[in-house]
Amino acid sequence: MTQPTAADLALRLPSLRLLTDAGDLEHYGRDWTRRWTPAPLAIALPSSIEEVQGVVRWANEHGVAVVPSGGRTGLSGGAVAAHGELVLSLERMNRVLGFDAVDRTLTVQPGIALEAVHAAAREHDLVYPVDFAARGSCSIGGNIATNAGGIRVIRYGNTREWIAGLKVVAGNGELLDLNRGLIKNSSGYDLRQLMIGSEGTLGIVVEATLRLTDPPPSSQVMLLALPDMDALMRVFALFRAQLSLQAFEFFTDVALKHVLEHGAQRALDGDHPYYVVTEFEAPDERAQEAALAAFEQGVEQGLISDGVLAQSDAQAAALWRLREGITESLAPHKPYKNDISVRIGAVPAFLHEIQSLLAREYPHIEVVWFGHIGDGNLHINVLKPESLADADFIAQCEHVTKLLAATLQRQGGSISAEHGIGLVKRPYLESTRSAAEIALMRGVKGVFDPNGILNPGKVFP
Ligand SMILES: O=C(O)CC[C@@H](O)C(=O)O
Ligand SMILES: [Zn+2]
Repeated sequence: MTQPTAADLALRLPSLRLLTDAGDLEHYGRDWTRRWTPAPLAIALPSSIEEVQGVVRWANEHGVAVVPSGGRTGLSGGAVAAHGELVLSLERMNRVLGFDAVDRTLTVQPGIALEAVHAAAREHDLVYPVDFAARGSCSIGGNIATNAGGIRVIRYGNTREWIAGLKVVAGNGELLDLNRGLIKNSSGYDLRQLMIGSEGTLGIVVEATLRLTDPPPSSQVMLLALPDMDALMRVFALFRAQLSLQAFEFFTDVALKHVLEHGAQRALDGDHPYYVVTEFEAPDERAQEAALAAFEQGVEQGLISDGVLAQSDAQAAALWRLREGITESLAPHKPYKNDISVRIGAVPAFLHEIQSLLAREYPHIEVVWFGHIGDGNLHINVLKPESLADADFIAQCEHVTKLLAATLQRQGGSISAEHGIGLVKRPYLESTRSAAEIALMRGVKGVFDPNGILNPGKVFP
């Protein structure tokens, strides 16, 4: 049998937009990981659910692998097409389809950017509360595919909590309408939740109904400098007991150095090993006094060395930039990324164990720590020394990740907290999920995608 081509697909679906230029293949064939050379067959840009179904049916008939694609801001290679796959980009399906004031839901197409969802919710004096730095370029379909977390999980949970309904095209081209916006639906397996976080391996999200909520009371943003690692979770406990936290994010002096070199403004004098950006609800004087009291207690107990409370929206944004600018500031150093989690209660011991492991394994390599520490989620970025070849660097990092995975397994943690497994974490899935779980996951994959055409090679070891 001859290999199917983009021209065959164009014959089948004449109105489908298809791209095959080298520049497009490269652009749509990769995400924010830069490890794989993009090599897709073609890029399909459907404009309707029917076109998505048409593409999936054609792919089934011809055994063509399909890589669903959103904003491609992923960090685990979930949207990489490096083996002649057909990329199915949802970027043209990017509209708001409706708002329901009674149900307080917003129905959107999958290619809409997270930031546009935020804006659409605000038009109705409500909020869609999932938020993170890639908001301007990531798409809601990708957020759903990875169950994206971000900076407000501590208050609002992951994407999973905010999906009231999903329309999904399964691997055989069939359209599934899952949960239909219901709050209460105790009628069997919740296939909507199964789709969330499935990284395009079970179905393609073609429409999502999002739950919205009331805007939070006005908040304040504080930057704290801490003298040592042990202070981190103690300050977290202190603040959480007294304040209504919206975010509690940490980073190290090394992260700060990079973000300042990248153009962010210094907010505190002196050198401190650890920093926290925290946002908390402060609608009235009492709440503001509680925040200052918590801060003073931290200082008295020797847990906080310095701090600054933002005095304006612009200053709050500048403090947030110190945290949110980290990923971009590290990108030129070709970072190898770990995105790991343990239970909040296990964080202090875990941090010590990880610190000695990384110091031992990367004695001459710069390692940057930051993340959503209030959720037990740590981002580790290992920066490639210029003198080291790409392949040697990755091999070294993969060796260390194996050790990290063993530690996580002992601690009952996860090798992917919020970025997904994709290609990058595939070899370590067994450290987080049991053999029995993985076998069931493979079984589920076979049910939704009998010919294995949806994002093959992703997730499973
Ligand atoms: O670059 C990373 O490792 C983390 C990216 C993102 O999850 C963040 O929390 O800023
Ligand atoms: Zn993160």
